[in-house]
Amino acid sequence: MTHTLVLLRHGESEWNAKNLFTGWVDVDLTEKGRGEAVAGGQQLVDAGILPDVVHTSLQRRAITTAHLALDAADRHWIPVRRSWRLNERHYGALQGKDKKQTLEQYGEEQFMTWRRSFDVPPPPLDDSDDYSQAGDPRYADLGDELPRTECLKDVIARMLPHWESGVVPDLQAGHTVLVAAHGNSLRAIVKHLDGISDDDIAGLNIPTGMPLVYELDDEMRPTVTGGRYLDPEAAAEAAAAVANQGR
Ligand SMILES: O=C(O)[C@H](O)COP(=O)(O)O
Repeated sequence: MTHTLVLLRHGESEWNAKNLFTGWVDVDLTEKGRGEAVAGGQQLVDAGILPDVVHTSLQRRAITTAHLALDAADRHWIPVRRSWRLNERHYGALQGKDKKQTLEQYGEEQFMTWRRSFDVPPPPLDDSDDYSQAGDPRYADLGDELPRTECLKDVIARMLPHWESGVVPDLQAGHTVLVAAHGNSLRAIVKHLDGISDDDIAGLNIPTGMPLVYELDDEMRPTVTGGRYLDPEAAAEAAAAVANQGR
C-alpha cells in the first residue's frame, strides 16, 4: 500500500512580488498568488487527488493558499492541523531586506551562504525590530524555542517533530495528506524524504502554488525520488525563477 502526500508552497506573496526576504513576517498573497492557489487545487482535481486532511504553518500565506486550493477542489471541509513547525525558515536580520540589494551589498558568496547553505544562519533579528515575532501572540507558548534566525538544518530539526507526530500518523491512517507550507520548510521535508545531501539541497528550489505529489511506502520512503509535479514544465520554469531571485 502506498500513501499519498501533496506538498504545496503558498502562492506568490506580497513580499515575493517585491523580492524581499520574508521568513516569519506574516504577509498576504497577491492576486496572482491567489490565482496560483486556485489553479493548484484545480490541478489536484484533474489528477483525481483529493486530500483528506491538511497541515499548514501558522502563516497567512500558507493558510490562505490551503483554503483557496481546497475550496477549488470542493475539499474546504477537511480537518486542518496547524503547526509553527511548518513555518517558513526564520530569515533573521534579513527579514524585510531586498534580495537584490543584499546581493549587491554583500556579494554572491555571502548572499548564497545566507540563502542556501545548510548550516549557516543569517545574523539574528533583534526583538525590538519591526519585523520581529517576539511579541506575536501566536508564538507565545514557544518560550526559548522562538527562533531569531534559522538555517535549513535548524528548520529540519524543528520540522521533524511535527512530521513524525502529525503528518506520518495521518499518512499511516490511510489519509491523503496536503501540506501547505513554504519554500524552505518544504525543502526541509523533501531533503528528509529523498535523503538529499547537505551540499546538494542548495540546488533545490520549490515554486509557488504547484502541487508536488509523493507516493510513500509503509516506511515513508518515496516510491519515486523527487516525487512528481502535476505540471512538471511549469514547475521547472518557476523553480528556476526562484533560484534566480536577487539577480
Ligand atoms: O522567506 C522568503 O523570503 C521566501 O519565502 C523564501 O525565500 P528564499 O527562496 O530566498 O529562501
